Amino acid sequence: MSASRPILLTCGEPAGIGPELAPKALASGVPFVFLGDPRHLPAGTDWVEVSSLDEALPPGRLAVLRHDFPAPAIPGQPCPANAQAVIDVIARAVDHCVRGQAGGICTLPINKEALKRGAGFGFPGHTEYLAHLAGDVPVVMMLASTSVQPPCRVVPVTIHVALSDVPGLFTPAALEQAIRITDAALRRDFGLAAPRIAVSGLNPHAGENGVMGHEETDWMVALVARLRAEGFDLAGPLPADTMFHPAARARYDAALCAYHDQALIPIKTLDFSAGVNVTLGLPFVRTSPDHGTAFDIAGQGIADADSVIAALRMAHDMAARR
Ligand SMILES: NC(=O)C1=CN([C@@H]2O[C@H](COP(=O)(O)OP(=O)(O)OC[C@H]3O[C@@H](n4cnc5c(N)ncnc54)[C@H](O)[C@@H]3O)[C@@H](O)[C@H]2O)C=CC1
Ligand SMILES: NCC(=O)COP(=O)(O)O
Repeated sequence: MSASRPILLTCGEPAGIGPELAPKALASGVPFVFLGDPRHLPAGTDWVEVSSLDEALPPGRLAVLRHDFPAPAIPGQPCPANAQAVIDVIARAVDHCVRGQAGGICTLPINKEALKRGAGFGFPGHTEYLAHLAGDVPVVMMLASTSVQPPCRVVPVTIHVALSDVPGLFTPAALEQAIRITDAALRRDFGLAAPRIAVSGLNPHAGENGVMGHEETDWMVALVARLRAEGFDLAGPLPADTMFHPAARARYDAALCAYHDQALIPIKTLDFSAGVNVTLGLPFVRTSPDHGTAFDIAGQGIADADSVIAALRMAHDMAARR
């Protein structure tokens, strides 16, 4: 895998904003190929079909590796007949990566509900599906923004699960695995020689010594101490509500949080328009814009492309480092 290979931009849900973001993403300057159905692109898109990822990319035009879908795309109205093709495009992109034909994958957003209802999709999102396609490897989801300073990088240790399930899933093993994967990825993919990781508590005020919850005193303090003795640069468990202001962010390179909203609310508030979702631990590069399918504005041509542009650039940079 290398940056000299194009990044594959998977189409995602064609009834969402993905198709209109693909031509806008040319502004990234990153060599990429759109994998999807060109009939779903906005009218007037200047695209050209490529039959393989070895072909030279046409400067300034959208290169398309064709994947025909059974139905047209109606903005805002996902078609159940298209659901399986959305899933197949992701699997096809992985196959191209595994064969060394693509530098990595940047995924346009899928609608989880549409895929579950239309094709019985058995995964909560790309992250878990890609981990499965890679051989059920352990992965973590990181959202990263480098357009805010200090940078904001967050990892939810539990991902797409009900809040009531979090205390049972946020275990010592899960946190340790997330720390190890994040540390390794910050070194390999982000070029940080000595990554600093901050760990949030699960409870308000990180439990305040056991008076507002017990997970911190039961096992988190000991786990952090053990891994610190092993050489990891760790801080925590820290109160999550005071981890994200600029002076706090200057003290770490990534924040590991117990659950989805603890991690994603700060980054989407700080930088909704250009945050990037990146899957750490995969044998191939995968990034994504941080937003979803935005059915409420799909087809209007007003979707902001900053996040997909940042995601393509990050995929390109990661591929170059591998
Ligand atoms: N990587 C992925 O495939 C992701 C998929 N999703 C999925 O997307 C679907 C919709 O999720 P929501 O929570 O509604 O979040 P969303 O990000 O689709 O929309 C939230 C709000 O932000 C606006 N918005 C989103 N992206 C925008 C853009 N590029 N430019 C301008 N405005 C934008 C939308 O119009 C909406 O008002 C769900 O099925 C969710 O699971 C959500 C996040 C990531
Ligand atoms: N909330 C983030 C999100 O839904 C991204 O999911 P994924 O499809 O990248 O796993």
